[in-house]
Amino acid sequence: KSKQLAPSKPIMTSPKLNKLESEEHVADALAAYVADLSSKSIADHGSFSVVLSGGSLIDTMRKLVQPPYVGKIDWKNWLIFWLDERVVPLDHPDSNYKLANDGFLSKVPIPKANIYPIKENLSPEKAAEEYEERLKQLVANKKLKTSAITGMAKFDLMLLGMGPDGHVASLFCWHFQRFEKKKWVTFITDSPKPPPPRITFTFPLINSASEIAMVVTGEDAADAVKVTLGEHADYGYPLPVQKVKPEGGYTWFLDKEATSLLK
Ligand SMILES: O=C1O[C@H](COP(=O)(O)O)[C@@H](O)[C@H](O)[C@H]1O
Repeated sequence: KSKQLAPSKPIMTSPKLNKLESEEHVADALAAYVADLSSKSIADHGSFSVVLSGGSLIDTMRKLVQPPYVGKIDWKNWLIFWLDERVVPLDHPDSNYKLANDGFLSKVPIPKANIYPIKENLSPEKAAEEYEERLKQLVANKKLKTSAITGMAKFDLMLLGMGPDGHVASLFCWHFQRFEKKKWVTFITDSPKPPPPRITFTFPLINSASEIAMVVTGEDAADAVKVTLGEHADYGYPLPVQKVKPEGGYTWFLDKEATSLLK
Protein backbone atom coordinates (compact mmCIF):
# COMPACT_ATOMS: atom_id res chain seq x y z
CA LYS A 1 0.00 0.00 0.00
CA SER A 2 1.50 3.37 -0.99
CA LYS A 3 2.32 5.78 1.81
CA GLN A 4 0.47 9.06 1.95
CA LEU A 5 3.03 11.91 2.01
CA ALA A 6 2.46 14.76 4.41
CA PRO A 7 2.03 18.04 2.50
CA SER A 8 5.08 20.32 2.85
CA LYS A 9 2.86 23.35 3.32
CA PRO A 10 -0.55 23.76 4.89
CA ILE A 11 -3.26 23.66 2.24
CA MET A 12 -4.84 27.06 1.94
CA THR A 13 -8.46 27.22 2.91
CA SER A 14 -10.81 29.23 0.70
CA PRO A 15 -10.68 32.96 1.19
CA LYS A 16 -13.43 34.67 3.14
CA LEU A 17 -15.44 36.76 0.69
CA ASN A 18 -17.13 39.99 1.74
CA LYS A 19 -19.34 40.96 -1.20
CA LEU A 20 -20.64 44.38 -0.29
CA GLU A 21 -23.22 46.73 -1.74
CA SER A 22 -20.95 49.68 -2.51
CA GLU A 23 -17.42 51.06 -2.16
CA GLU A 24 -18.68 52.97 0.91
CA HIS A 25 -19.64 49.64 2.55
CA VAL A 26 -16.21 48.24 1.63
CA ALA A 27 -14.56 51.22 3.34
CA ASP A 28 -16.66 50.62 6.49
CA ALA A 29 -15.99 46.87 6.59
CA LEU A 30 -12.28 47.35 5.93
CA ALA A 31 -11.91 49.86 8.77
CA ALA A 32 -13.67 47.52 11.23
CA TYR A 33 -11.49 44.57 10.09
CA VAL A 34 -8.19 46.49 10.33
CA ALA A 35 -9.07 48.00 13.74
CA ASP A 36 -9.94 44.55 15.09
CA LEU A 37 -6.69 43.00 13.80
CA SER A 38 -4.73 45.93 15.23
CA SER A 39 -6.14 45.30 18.74
CA LYS A 40 -5.53 41.54 18.48
CA SER A 41 -1.95 41.86 17.19
CA ILE A 42 -0.94 44.47 19.76
CA ALA A 43 -2.51 42.41 22.58
CA ASP A 44 -0.66 39.32 21.30
CA HIS A 45 2.84 40.65 20.62
CA GLY A 46 2.91 44.41 21.23
CA SER A 47 2.92 45.67 17.64
CA PHE A 48 0.96 45.65 14.39
CA SER A 49 2.99 45.40 11.18
CA VAL A 50 0.99 46.61 8.21
CA VAL A 51 2.04 46.50 4.56
CA LEU A 52 0.32 48.97 2.25
CA SER A 53 -0.29 48.90 -1.50
CA GLY A 54 -0.74 52.02 -3.59
CA GLY A 55 -3.61 52.73 -5.96
CA SER A 56 -7.23 52.97 -4.85
CA LEU A 57 -6.58 51.18 -1.54
CA ILE A 58 -5.49 54.30 0.33
CA ASP A 59 -8.76 56.10 -0.35
CA THR A 60 -10.73 53.00 0.68
CA MET A 61 -8.86 53.13 4.04
CA ARG A 62 -10.30 56.61 4.71
CA LYS A 63 -12.66 55.51 7.53
CA LEU A 64 -9.70 54.53 9.72
CA VAL A 65 -8.73 58.18 10.07
CA GLN A 66 -12.27 59.13 11.11
CA PRO A 67 -14.23 58.55 14.36
CA PRO A 68 -14.74 56.12 15.97
CA TYR A 69 -11.56 54.38 14.80
CA VAL A 70 -9.04 57.22 14.72
CA GLY A 71 -9.25 57.87 18.48
CA LYS A 72 -9.38 54.21 19.52
CA ILE A 73 -6.52 52.65 17.54
CA ASP A 74 -3.16 52.30 19.30
CA TRP A 75 -1.25 53.98 16.45
CA LYS A 76 2.06 54.19 18.31
CA ASN A 77 2.50 50.43 17.97
CA TRP A 78 1.89 50.30 14.20
CA LEU A 79 4.75 49.59 11.81
CA ILE A 80 4.23 50.57 8.15
CA PHE A 81 5.79 49.02 5.03
CA TRP A 82 5.05 48.98 1.29
CA LEU A 83 4.27 45.95 -0.88
CA ASP A 84 5.53 47.83 -3.88
CA GLU A 85 6.95 51.22 -4.59
CA ARG A 86 7.71 53.25 -7.65
CA VAL A 87 11.40 54.20 -7.81
CA VAL A 88 10.86 57.96 -7.75
CA PRO A 89 11.52 60.58 -5.05
CA LEU A 90 9.21 60.23 -2.04
CA ASP A 91 7.55 63.58 -2.85
CA HIS A 92 6.89 62.62 -6.49
CA PRO A 93 3.20 62.38 -7.52
CA ASP A 94 3.76 58.70 -8.53
CA SER A 95 5.19 57.68 -5.14
CA ASN A 96 3.10 55.16 -3.18
CA TYR A 97 4.66 56.61 0.00
CA LYS A 98 3.38 60.10 -0.91
CA LEU A 99 -0.08 58.71 -1.67
CA ALA A 100 -0.22 56.97 1.72
CA ASN A 101 1.30 59.92 3.56
CA ASP A 102 -1.13 62.46 2.10
CA GLY A 103 -4.24 60.29 2.52
CA PHE A 104 -3.51 58.35 5.70
CA LEU A 105 -0.19 58.56 7.54
CA SER A 106 -0.16 62.34 8.02
CA LYS A 107 -3.53 62.04 9.80
CA VAL A 108 -2.55 59.53 12.50
CA PRO A 109 0.15 59.50 15.21
CA ILE A 110 2.31 56.63 13.95
CA PRO A 111 5.91 57.39 15.07
CA LYS A 112 8.11 58.38 12.10
CA ALA A 113 10.67 55.73 13.14
CA ASN A 114 7.99 53.05 12.57
CA ILE A 115 7.43 54.04 8.93
CA TYR A 116 9.62 52.28 6.36
CA PRO A 117 9.60 53.95 2.92
CA ILE A 118 12.18 52.94 0.30
CA LYS A 119 15.54 54.73 0.25
CA GLU A 120 15.72 57.46 -2.37
CA ASN A 121 18.40 57.95 -5.05
CA LEU A 122 19.13 54.25 -5.60
CA SER A 123 18.68 52.19 -8.78
CA PRO A 124 15.64 49.85 -8.73
CA GLU A 125 17.96 46.88 -8.14
CA LYS A 126 19.79 48.55 -5.24
CA ALA A 127 16.54 49.90 -3.76
CA ALA A 128 15.09 46.35 -3.71
CA GLU A 129 18.27 44.91 -2.14
CA GLU A 130 18.34 47.66 0.47
CA TYR A 131 14.66 47.15 1.40
CA GLU A 132 15.11 43.38 1.68
CA GLU A 133 18.19 43.90 3.88
CA ARG A 134 16.23 46.25 6.17
CA LEU A 135 13.44 43.68 6.52
CA LYS A 136 16.00 40.99 7.39
CA GLN A 137 17.47 43.27 10.08
CA LEU A 138 14.01 43.83 11.55
CA VAL A 139 13.46 40.06 11.66
CA ALA A 140 16.89 39.56 13.26
CA ASN A 141 16.05 42.25 15.87
CA LYS A 142 12.66 40.56 16.48
CA LYS A 143 10.73 43.66 15.41
CA LEU A 144 9.07 41.46 12.78
CA LYS A 145 7.97 37.85 13.17
CA THR A 146 9.30 35.02 10.97
CA SER A 147 7.31 32.46 9.00
CA ALA A 148 8.14 28.94 10.19
CA ILE A 149 7.39 27.76 6.63
CA THR A 150 9.43 30.14 4.45
CA GLY A 151 11.81 31.72 6.99
CA MET A 152 10.75 35.11 5.61
CA ALA A 153 9.21 38.03 7.51
CA LYS A 154 5.67 37.34 8.66
CA PHE A 155 3.74 40.60 8.61
CA ASP A 156 0.55 40.90 10.64
CA LEU A 157 -1.42 42.33 7.72
CA MET A 158 -0.85 42.90 4.03
CA LEU A 159 -3.39 45.13 2.30
CA LEU A 160 -3.48 44.25 -1.39
CA GLY A 161 -5.19 45.92 -4.28
CA MET A 162 -5.60 44.34 -7.71
CA GLY A 163 -5.29 46.04 -11.11
CA PRO A 164 -7.78 45.31 -13.93
CA ASP A 165 -5.12 43.01 -15.50
CA GLY A 166 -4.97 40.93 -12.30
CA HIS A 167 -1.65 42.36 -11.10
CA VAL A 168 -0.96 42.68 -7.39
CA ALA A 169 1.89 44.70 -5.86
CA SER A 170 4.13 45.20 -8.97
CA LEU A 171 3.87 41.56 -10.04
CA PHE A 172 2.50 41.63 -13.57
CA CYS A 173 1.38 39.05 -16.15
CA TRP A 174 4.16 38.08 -18.55
CA HIS A 175 6.89 39.37 -16.23
CA PHE A 176 9.34 36.95 -14.62
CA GLN A 177 9.28 38.62 -11.19
CA ARG A 178 6.10 36.71 -10.40
CA PHE A 179 8.07 33.45 -10.41
CA GLU A 180 10.77 34.60 -7.94
CA LYS A 181 11.25 32.03 -5.19
CA LYS A 182 14.26 33.15 -3.13
CA LYS A 183 14.27 36.93 -2.95
CA TRP A 184 11.99 38.74 -0.53
CA VAL A 185 11.95 41.93 -2.60
CA THR A 186 12.69 42.30 -6.31
CA PHE A 187 12.61 45.04 -8.94
CA ILE A 188 11.14 45.77 -12.35
CA THR A 189 12.34 48.36 -14.83
CA ASP A 190 9.58 47.93 -17.44
CA SER A 191 6.31 47.94 -15.54
CA PRO A 192 3.46 47.98 -18.08
CA LYS A 193 1.67 50.46 -15.80
CA PRO A 194 3.68 53.68 -15.43
CA PRO A 195 6.05 54.54 -13.95
CA PRO A 196 8.27 51.68 -15.27
CA PRO A 197 10.88 51.42 -12.46
CA ARG A 198 9.53 49.82 -9.30
CA ILE A 199 10.39 47.48 -6.45
CA THR A 200 7.99 44.83 -5.22
CA PHE A 201 7.55 42.13 -2.60
CA THR A 202 7.70 38.64 -4.12
CA PHE A 203 4.98 35.97 -3.79
CA PRO A 204 6.89 33.92 -1.17
CA LEU A 205 7.08 37.00 1.07
CA ILE A 206 3.48 38.02 0.38
CA ASN A 207 2.21 34.52 1.12
CA SER A 208 4.14 34.39 4.43
CA ALA A 209 1.81 37.00 5.98
CA SER A 210 -0.42 36.25 8.97
CA GLU A 211 -3.36 37.95 7.21
CA ILE A 212 -3.96 39.19 3.68
CA ALA A 213 -6.82 41.49 2.75
CA MET A 214 -7.61 41.86 -0.96
CA VAL A 215 -9.51 45.09 -1.51
CA VAL A 216 -11.12 45.35 -4.94
CA THR A 217 -13.69 47.89 -6.09
CA GLY A 218 -15.08 49.14 -9.39
CA GLU A 219 -16.19 47.50 -12.62
CA ASP A 220 -12.71 47.66 -14.20
CA ALA A 221 -11.74 44.80 -11.89
CA ALA A 222 -14.81 42.63 -12.62
CA ASP A 223 -13.18 40.48 -15.30
CA ALA A 224 -10.11 39.59 -13.20
CA VAL A 225 -12.43 38.93 -10.21
CA LYS A 226 -14.45 36.52 -12.37
CA VAL A 227 -11.29 34.70 -13.45
CA THR A 228 -10.05 34.44 -9.87
CA LEU A 229 -13.26 33.70 -7.98
CA GLY A 230 -15.67 32.57 -10.68
CA GLU A 231 -16.59 29.19 -12.02
CA HIS A 232 -14.15 29.39 -14.92
CA ALA A 233 -11.21 30.17 -12.71
CA ASP A 234 -8.59 28.43 -14.81
CA TYR A 235 -7.17 30.18 -17.87
CA GLY A 236 -4.26 27.71 -17.99
CA TYR A 237 -1.90 30.57 -17.17
CA PRO A 238 -2.88 32.07 -13.83
CA LEU A 239 -3.17 35.78 -13.29
CA PRO A 240 -0.74 37.17 -10.69
CA VAL A 241 -3.63 37.57 -8.23
CA GLN A 242 -4.21 33.80 -8.41
CA LYS A 243 -0.76 33.25 -6.90
CA VAL A 244 -1.88 34.83 -3.63
CA LYS A 245 -2.13 31.74 -1.42
CA PRO A 246 -1.33 32.86 2.10
CA GLU A 247 -0.29 30.54 4.88
CA GLY A 248 -2.47 32.66 7.16
CA GLY A 249 -5.94 34.21 6.78
CA TYR A 250 -7.25 35.55 3.47
CA THR A 251 -10.19 37.97 3.23
CA TRP A 252 -11.58 39.69 0.13
CA PHE A 253 -13.49 42.97 0.28
CA LEU A 254 -15.47 43.54 -2.93
CA ASP A 255 -18.12 46.01 -4.01
CA LYS A 256 -21.08 45.22 -6.25
CA GLU A 257 -19.36 46.49 -9.41
CA ALA A 258 -16.31 44.29 -8.88
CA THR A 259 -18.54 41.20 -8.49
CA SER A 260 -20.89 42.11 -11.36
CA LEU A 261 -19.64 39.27 -13.62
CA LEU A 262 -19.87 36.57 -10.93
CA LYS A 263 -22.93 34.34 -11.05
O1 LIG B 1 0.40 50.15 -9.68
C1 LIG B 1 -0.22 49.71 -8.72
O2 LIG B 1 -1.46 49.15 -8.92
C2 LIG B 1 -2.05 48.28 -7.97
C3 LIG B 1 -3.56 48.29 -8.21
O3 LIG B 1 -4.02 49.61 -8.11
P1 LIG B 1 -5.58 49.98 -8.19
O4 LIG B 1 -5.63 51.49 -8.28
O5 LIG B 1 -6.12 49.30 -9.41
O6 LIG B 1 -6.22 49.50 -6.91
C4 LIG B 1 -1.67 48.63 -6.55
O7 LIG B 1 -2.16 47.67 -5.66
C5 LIG B 1 -0.16 48.76 -6.47
O8 LIG B 1 0.28 49.00 -5.16
C6 LIG B 1 0.25 49.92 -7.34
O9 LIG B 1 1.65 50.19 -7.30
